[in-house]
Amino acid sequence: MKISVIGCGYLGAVHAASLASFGHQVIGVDHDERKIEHLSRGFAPFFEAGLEPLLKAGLEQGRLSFSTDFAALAEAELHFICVGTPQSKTTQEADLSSLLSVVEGLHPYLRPGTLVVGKSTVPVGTAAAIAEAIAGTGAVLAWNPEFLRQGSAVADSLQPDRLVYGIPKGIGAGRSQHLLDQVYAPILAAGVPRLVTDLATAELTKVAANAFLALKLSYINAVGELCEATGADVTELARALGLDERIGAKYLAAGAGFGGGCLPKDIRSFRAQAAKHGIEPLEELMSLIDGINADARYRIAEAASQLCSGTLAGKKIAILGAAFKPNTDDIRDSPALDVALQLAQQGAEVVVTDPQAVNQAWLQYPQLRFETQLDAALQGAELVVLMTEWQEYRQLQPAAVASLVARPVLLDGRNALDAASWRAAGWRYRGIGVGSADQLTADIS
Ligand SMILES: NC(=O)C1=CN([C@@H]2O[C@H](COP(=O)(O)OP(=O)(O)OC[C@H]3O[C@@H](n4cnc5c(N)ncnc54)[C@H](O)[C@@H]3O)[C@@H](O)[C@H]2O)C=CC1
Ligand SMILES: O=C(O)[C@H]1O[C@H](OP(=O)(O)OP(=O)(O)OC[C@H]2O[C@@H](n3ccc(=O)[nH]c3=O)[C@H](O)[C@@H]2O)[C@H](O)[C@@H](O)[C@@H]1O
Repeated sequence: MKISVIGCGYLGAVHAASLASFGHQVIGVDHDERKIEHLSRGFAPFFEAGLEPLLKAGLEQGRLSFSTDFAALAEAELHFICVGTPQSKTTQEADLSSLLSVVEGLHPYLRPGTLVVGKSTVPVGTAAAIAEAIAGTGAVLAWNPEFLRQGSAVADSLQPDRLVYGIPKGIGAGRSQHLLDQVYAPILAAGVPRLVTDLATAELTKVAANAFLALKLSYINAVGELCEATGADVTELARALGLDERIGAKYLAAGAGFGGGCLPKDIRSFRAQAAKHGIEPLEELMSLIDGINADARYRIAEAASQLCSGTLAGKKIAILGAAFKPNTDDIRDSPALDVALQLAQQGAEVVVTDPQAVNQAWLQYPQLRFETQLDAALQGAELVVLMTEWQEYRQLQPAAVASLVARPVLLDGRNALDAASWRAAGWRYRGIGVGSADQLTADIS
């Protein structure tokens, strides 16, 4: 099938390459020339494991191409829209300007039989409005939200947990479903569940899923605060909770909380949608989740201050991690950089390092100091704060790190390291949501 993918960012680039691997003829379109230039040469414009081989295979087999020109998608019978829907700069709502401009740009290429499929995350009602806007062309709209995670985007895209098709009832519904089934034939053949809903349900399924993950994370962080105050251990508690199949073990890692280009903006958009429709309990719940998440970052900054005898001024602090989570170079709403800024604003001499995200982070936060080399960042540190649990940080040898720092004091913002072995090597170790007499009086002089 001839398919276009409009918007080749973290979602669209992976989606385009995955569709090409299914045997479709795919054209990726984006207005960002640098991105298209990279993608056209088989290079991922961002760090995502497994994407480059998929891109290169698609390009070599002649199934994948990229362009900045909408005219290049004229031949496609199906268009996926994957542009960003970030939080508005002035409100909690999603900014739909890119989406609407793409719909306008697509208009001349729409004809009877064309299927337009939204993948971007949108407020409920957006799809119905777009369906109406394109109805005159004879093209039909469906909404097919995406659930992939950055860092495992290729695997999530090729083997998703489920497919959701939002398809309006009426003329063309059967054909829309049939076309989407053709697009995803290899996934369906593998037995992945496919749910067909109306447009509103598909839109809401996506944001409700992200909000549920955010809820779980803020819940465990709020419980972690009580653990810390009472001498309990949130990591042991989470392990015990997770063994209950009704709860499940995932998204229960307490610590710095959630960041990224999706969860934070989606709970805010969900909050705005609830407010618009007068659903106060949902509005309040989203507000609470957001507040707990902000507190999680603040609590780390506070713990850092305690570990530096209550004053951060002039203290050399090494922050391990800049990306919002491991295995990505994405720094959108990164807890690591938020904490780094808080510490720097209180006078600390902060040095941030990350295996992949230093360049992006430096461009956005020129006021912070960055080191690409871990050893250089650790050199002379009076406090080490782990903020993004990259595998290479998980594997650090406490004794080797101790030989670089000025004082062996570690704040593990992700509860990712083995406290016992760090303590055994002479480190003062502090986790998050893990109370103990040692930690409650963890000041150093
Ligand atoms: N990042 C992720 O893991 C996932 C993202 N989503 C949703 O997918 C959407 C896209 O997210 P990301 O890929 O993270 O954003 P992104 O910012 O990485 O990518 C968006 C792309 O759209 C392009 N674009 C914007 N306006 C355009 C226009 N008028 N014409 C052509 N290209 C245009 C941008 O240049 C950019 O490359 C959002 O709604 C997000 O919530 C959904 C699931 C996963
Ligand atoms: O809509 C989206 O874009 C995507 O948003 C999230 O994916 P992603 O933002 O890539 O990252 P996650 O792996 O969900 O992690 C989000 C944040 O939660 C944090 N987290 C995650 C798990 C955990 O136990 N503890 C925790 O603090 C991570 O560090 C990260 O900052 C969802 O997991 C995807 O299903 C969804 O498609």
